[in-house]
Amino acid sequence: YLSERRFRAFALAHGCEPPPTRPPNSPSASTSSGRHGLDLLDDLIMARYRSMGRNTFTSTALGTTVLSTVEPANLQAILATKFKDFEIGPRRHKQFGILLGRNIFTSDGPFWEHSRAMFRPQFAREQINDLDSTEKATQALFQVIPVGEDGWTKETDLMTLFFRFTLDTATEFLFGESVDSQLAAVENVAASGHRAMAAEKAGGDVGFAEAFDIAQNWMGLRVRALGLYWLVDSVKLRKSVKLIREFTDYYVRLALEKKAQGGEKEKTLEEGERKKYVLVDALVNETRDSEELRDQMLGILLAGRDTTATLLSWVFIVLTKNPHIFNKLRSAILSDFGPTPSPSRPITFASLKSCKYLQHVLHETLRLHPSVPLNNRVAARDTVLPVGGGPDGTKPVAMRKGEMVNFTPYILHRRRDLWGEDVEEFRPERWEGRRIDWSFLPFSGGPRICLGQQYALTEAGYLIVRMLQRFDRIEGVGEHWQKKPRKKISLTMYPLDGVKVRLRMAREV
Ligand code: HEM
Repeated sequence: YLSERRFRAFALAHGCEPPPTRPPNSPSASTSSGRHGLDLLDDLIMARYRSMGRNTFTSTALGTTVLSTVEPANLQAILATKFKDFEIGPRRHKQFGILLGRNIFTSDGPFWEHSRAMFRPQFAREQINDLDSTEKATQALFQVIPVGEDGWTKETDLMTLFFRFTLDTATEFLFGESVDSQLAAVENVAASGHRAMAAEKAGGDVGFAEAFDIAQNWMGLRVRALGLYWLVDSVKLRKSVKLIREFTDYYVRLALEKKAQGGEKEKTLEEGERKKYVLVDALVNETRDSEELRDQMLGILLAGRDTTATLLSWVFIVLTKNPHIFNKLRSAILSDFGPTPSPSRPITFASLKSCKYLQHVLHETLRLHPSVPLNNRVAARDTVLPVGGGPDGTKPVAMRKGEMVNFTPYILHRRRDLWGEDVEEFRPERWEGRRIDWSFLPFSGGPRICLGQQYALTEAGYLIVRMLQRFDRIEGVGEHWQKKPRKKISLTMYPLDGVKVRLRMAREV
């Protein structure tokens, strides 16, 4: 009673009024939407916002009140101006802890601050992507989609290839060695050192790539199980986690040994060769705690791999569905980079950034198909959000300590009043002269903004340039291309039917 009285006085003092409350629906509605052929985002969450006619409202599920908002001013408060009033909360750590332990992605407070300070200098480097490794992974991707005599590739699911591509580049960046999942999947390549080790550790049946996929699927299920995450467990998950950890420990040990011996002797570089950047080698200068190093590296791998593969998958869905955008983008790429890789027009962080139409396509894809479509925070103390309360939604809203706020970039990015009447249309041109503000949040914002944003945009941009240099036509295969793409929401949002296409080799190549 006393705490309720205190909270009311707090709300009154800040001029707060409650937002409207949505009538409860079945708690299983969200989790069973897929089974009923419904789209969680379009048919449930978007429909809720529409039926309320408001951008902020509360609802109650299983006795817990949750605030939902897609107001840019509220998101700015949650993520930036009132950053200290909100936290990730302990649940994420518990859901992911089985695989990731404690790391930047799952922690709050001093441990998060320490992690962020440790990573910031690493990710601040403009040239963080080792584009030689990205080219190597690109070549591997081309190798698995050979071109026939008619100049076309066979039917290929690009999404599968993009997931392998991002795993290969991420492991090379983290450990200094790629797991070579692209080639291994098709060629049964002779196991190189690390693959052999991983397979041996796992009893010979799965390698790191497979184990990581297995563990990640289970993580998605644990997130969807909310507070009942602890029920989602299996021998297969534990076995995969064991392999992933042993594999990562191996590289951490190598880096620590190198450091203990006073650092590796600088390798003499061939002409034109760039120095290779390896994250674990840089991190041992910050901490020597091997468990922390392992958990932090796995956190980065989890945060960065699917998100980037998902972005690439949606870009190619959009390009397949819109041949005029494919052609316009290809012309922009050929004009900036030429038809084949050339030292006079290199693909770099800076040259990718200045290819405006490419950047617009990436932004427009992230607007309509954000890799992370849903997010939330928990109030760390009684606090106030600037808008959403009262009869017309203009009054501040008070939140109690411990209350959850859900925000949905997917819905925010489709608000007609913020983006215009053509909000549902994929139109890269809308980005000409448009400044990025709080109505666009694919990478989140504020002190916890995605650390890998530039890394991801460079990597995705690089592969798009190389794909469009090599292929001049793309055709969807299968009847689902006639319909709206179905989505699957796990840790990220990806196209449920994959990206099944055929590509035509460009004449210029
Ligand atoms: C298109 C690709 C990507 C998208 C859309 C994306 C999106 C996001 C989002 C929305 C968050 C905030 C999560 C939250 O609020 O809890 C985040 C955090 C993070 N991302 Fe990314 N990400 C991408 C790629 C990457 C890559 C490639 C890396 C690393 C190589 C990375 C590393 C991280 C890390 C470490 C965090 C946690 C930051 C913190 O809590 O301080 N991300 N990302």
